[in-house]
Amino acid sequence: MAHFIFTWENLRYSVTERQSSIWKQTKRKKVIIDGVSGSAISGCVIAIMGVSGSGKTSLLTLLSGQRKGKGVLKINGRAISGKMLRSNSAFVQQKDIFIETLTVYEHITFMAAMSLNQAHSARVLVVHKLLKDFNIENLMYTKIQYLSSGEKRKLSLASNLLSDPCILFCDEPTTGLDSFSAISVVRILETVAVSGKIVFLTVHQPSSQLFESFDNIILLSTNGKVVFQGSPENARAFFENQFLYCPTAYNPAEFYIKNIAVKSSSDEGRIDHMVEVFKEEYAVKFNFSDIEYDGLLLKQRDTEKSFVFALGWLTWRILIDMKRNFKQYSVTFLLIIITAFIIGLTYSSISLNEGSSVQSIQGALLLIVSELIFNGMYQVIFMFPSEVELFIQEKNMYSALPYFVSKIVSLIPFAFVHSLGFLAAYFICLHFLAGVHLFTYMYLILVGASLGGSALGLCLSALFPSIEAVHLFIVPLELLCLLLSGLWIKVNSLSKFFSVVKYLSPFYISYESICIIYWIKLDGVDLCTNVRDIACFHNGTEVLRNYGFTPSYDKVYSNLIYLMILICVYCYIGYIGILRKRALYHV
Ligand SMILES: Nc1ncnc2c1ncn2[C@@H]1O[C@H](COP(=O)(O)OP(=O)(O)OP(=O)(O)O)[C@@H](O)[C@H]1O
Repeated sequence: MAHFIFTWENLRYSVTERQSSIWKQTKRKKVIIDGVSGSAISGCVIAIMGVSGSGKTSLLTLLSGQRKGKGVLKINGRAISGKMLRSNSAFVQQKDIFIETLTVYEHITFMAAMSLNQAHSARVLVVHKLLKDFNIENLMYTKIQYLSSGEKRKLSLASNLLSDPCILFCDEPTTGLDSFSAISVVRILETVAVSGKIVFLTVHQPSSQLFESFDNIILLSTNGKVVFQGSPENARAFFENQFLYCPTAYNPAEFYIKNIAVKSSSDEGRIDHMVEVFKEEYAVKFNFSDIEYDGLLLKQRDTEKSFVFALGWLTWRILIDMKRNFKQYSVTFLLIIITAFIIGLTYSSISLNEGSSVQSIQGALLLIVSELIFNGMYQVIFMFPSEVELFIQEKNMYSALPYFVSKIVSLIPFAFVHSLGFLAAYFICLHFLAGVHLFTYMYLILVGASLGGSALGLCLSALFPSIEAVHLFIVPLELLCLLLSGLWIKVNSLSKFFSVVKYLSPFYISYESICIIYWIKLDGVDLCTNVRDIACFHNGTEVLRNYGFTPSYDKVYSNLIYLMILICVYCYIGYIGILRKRALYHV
């Protein structure tokens, strides 16, 4: 087993905070980690402790190369880049994000496929060994949603160890667990360390038993400085040297953390003094010549899989999730049908025999288009943000393109099924809709409209930082789209600006197309009743011209082509958006 030493020198991390009053804005530099140095040797578990807000997570992210700060990270005395470190380590986040409908075995099989460059049979062996090592073999066929917090934590650790990292970073792996589960998780981490790895973890007030089990602790003061690093026994000696005696039967972790928390300005001087004493007297200097560390080969890991391989596995995972969520999708479909019947029954008395019915028919046609666009759009806006979290967590496994393509592919069946259900209900209720030809054309247009809505939803969710921000933007956007759909106002008669804006959403194009398909066939139908105050139309072409639409099939074809281009543009913007989210993300 190769020994190795991980050192960090003078790590610093600060952020610039903006403070603004009504009149001016001032910038303030906030130091979060202040000149932290230390070392760790393979085989040990190092716990980072400190009061809440002392910078434990920040230090962990700096040590793991997940966040960029100042300072140098070294393995075996040689500086290592953040990218190289990320390739040779794993970061287990505090929050376990899974696709909860998957079973433990399905999840870990997916992770193994994405993390290992081995044949399927070899991967199966690795998966079984890990499940056994983590004592979760009996949960293989249990869905993740039914696992306890401790079991989820174990699964998360097991998944992160698949790639055989030499350093494991765990952010608060024991938080939210009872003391028994916390100890069992730490025991597992000890086993991992003993196999020749370094395990870093952040921890909030561990029990005495847990505290004594750590090989090494790092105590962080409130101002982001290291007050102590070393074994729990040395910590006692260090604090006693400062005349701080931990009473018997008192949790030492609690005692140390309490004594390094800044509560008043007098504490600051006392703690700074402890930091200096630690630096001068206690800081362990490793003699690299004493340790044989040449055996460690750092991997220039090719973490990302090929497009086709990743697309296949991502689609497999989505399909399983869709299958397990079948009930939920059925309810959504049922609600769509009920909505269609409610609208359809409202318009059921309308018949195509007079001018006054034109407005009602136009209303019914706009409702079907807008319902399907909104349905596609909201379906994505509600689901996508939580899925993006998982996509970001798995950032080292696959590139953004296969993820995005698998997501789009998974939306296509919904567009077909929802449009079919809605249109069928409409045809059952409405007397003025009839014929296979009309049904087929309308169906194609509605599938396009629904896909347009989904693509717009993807684009908005990827561009905005949160669902709340999307909602703020979407209200005026919906209003503008509906206003320029062509029903309420003759858009061609408006200024040039609006003639362009109407083409930025799928509403106008889909609505115009569906109206052309409906009215163009009715050229022989005279809707003119010569009744005063009721519009007089001698044929469908006149109706179309009245709404500013072009009465030709060519227009429908060009609209459909344009709709496809618009969908591609939305998807492209959405793709850039998720790339940006992934790049900006910090643990
Ligand atoms: N991007 C940022 N902008 C401003 N302040 C930040 C930023 N990131 C971290 N901080 C601040 O830095 C300090 C340390 O945060 P960090 O999350 O590392 O602490 P922690 O010890 O892990 O806290 P906890 O135990 O509560 O999780 C906190 O005061 C936090 O508010």
